[in-house]
Amino acid sequence: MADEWQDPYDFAVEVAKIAGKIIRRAAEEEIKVNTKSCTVDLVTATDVRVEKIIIGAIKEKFGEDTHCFIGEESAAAKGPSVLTDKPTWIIDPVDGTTNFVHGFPFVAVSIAFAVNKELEFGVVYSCFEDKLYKARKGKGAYCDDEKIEVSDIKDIHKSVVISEFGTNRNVDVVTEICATMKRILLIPVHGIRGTGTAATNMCMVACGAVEAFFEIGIHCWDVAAGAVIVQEAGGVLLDVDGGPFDLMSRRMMSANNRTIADRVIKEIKIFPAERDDGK
Ligand SMILES: O=P([O-])([O-])O[C@@H]1[C@H](O)[C@H](O)[C@@H](O)[C@H](O)[C@H]1O
Ligand SMILES: [Mg+2]
Repeated sequence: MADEWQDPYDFAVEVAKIAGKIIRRAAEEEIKVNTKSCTVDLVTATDVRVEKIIIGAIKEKFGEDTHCFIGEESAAAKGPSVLTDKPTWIIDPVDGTTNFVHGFPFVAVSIAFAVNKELEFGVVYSCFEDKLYKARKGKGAYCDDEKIEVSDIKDIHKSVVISEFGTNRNVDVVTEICATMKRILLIPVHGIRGTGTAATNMCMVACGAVEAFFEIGIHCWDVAAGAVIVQEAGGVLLDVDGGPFDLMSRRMMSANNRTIADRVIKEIKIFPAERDDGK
């Protein structure tokens, strides 16, 4: 049987690179910033423009009605992001918008593709580093065409863990996040890091630079592409309670192996986050 999704995969790589070029150019001009859910949840004219360009290009290539789209910047207007069996593109045009606004050089274009509610491929373009991460289900993960693999560390004391503070400034939530970070630091681990983009953080797990990345409060478009990349690099993808990963739950644990994941999970205090699909 012909490889049905190779064409969309190749196209996603092409489009991600074009989008990244636009983002790099936009960073040199005046950045127009607005806010979304709260004063620290930022969006720029570039986020909106790049999403339109990506979706427009995909529609032009594959037809207006054959594919569905879940895009960060168009999601609010559409209501809950419900994943159906139809071929669906899940897009974060600028993952790391705060970084983009401040000139902190980690910003990624994240494009994933799901069919029958299963992720088929993911592409993450870290556009200031000019690094392209990609993976197709069952076919391995790559960074700039070089195969990548998670680290083989099993000893938590030799690990580096990524987590992020996100944009929730509810005092109880911030207190829980800080307490979780403190407990992980005191295991002790070698360090805690964060690039400010969930997509890039997952690629750091995939290429063995860190052992785990988890976050509560991320959205499906932040992690969909990274989810395929981590798994294809040999890593594990779970819920923050150790159960199966659910793309719409806004909870995600990715790690190089189950031993590391379980050890970090022990220290996570879970707080509620409204699901992306409104269920
Ligand atoms: O808003 P955005 O920059 O696309 O995405 C954010 C980044 O991925 C950040 O690392 C994560 O901590 C937030 O939870 C996300 O919302
Ligand atoms: Mg994002």
